[in-house]
Amino acid sequence: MSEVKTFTADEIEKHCTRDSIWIVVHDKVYDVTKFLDEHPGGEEVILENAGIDATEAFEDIGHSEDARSMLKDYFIGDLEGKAPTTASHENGADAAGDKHDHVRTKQNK
Ligand code: HEM
Repeated sequence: MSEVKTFTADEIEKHCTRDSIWIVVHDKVYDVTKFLDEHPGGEEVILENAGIDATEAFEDIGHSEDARSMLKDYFIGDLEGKAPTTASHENGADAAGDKHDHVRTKQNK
């Protein structure tokens, strides 16, 4: 039987810096620290979602099947309990109603 680790929001929220980046997508926890440089959508959006539940942001941009299957390479465990939010981020004060407008970074020149 495979043992899947579980992580609580408190623990996940600590991994919100370049040194260690965890992201939650659909109640699964991913360590994307090494993926930062490789993300085709740029590192900024990953950093913005570091330590929180990025499900909505991830789905909003309509990632491909390829992108979805890449997730498993970074899987480290399941979310236990409530999802981490920006509420505990120091810069999260204005994030409550923010629906990630800033991720729409497609070049429309
Ligand atoms: C954590 C796991 C993630 C993986 C494995 C991943 C993977 C990818 C891949 C492979 C692409 C290339 C296009 C595609 O195949 O769909 C992409 C593009 C992109 N991703 Fe992610 N991504 C992740 C998280 C995120 C998050 C949290 C955001 C936040 C909004 C994000 C925003 C974007 C954007 C804006 C693009 C560029 C779309 C474009 O320019 O057309 N990604 N990502």
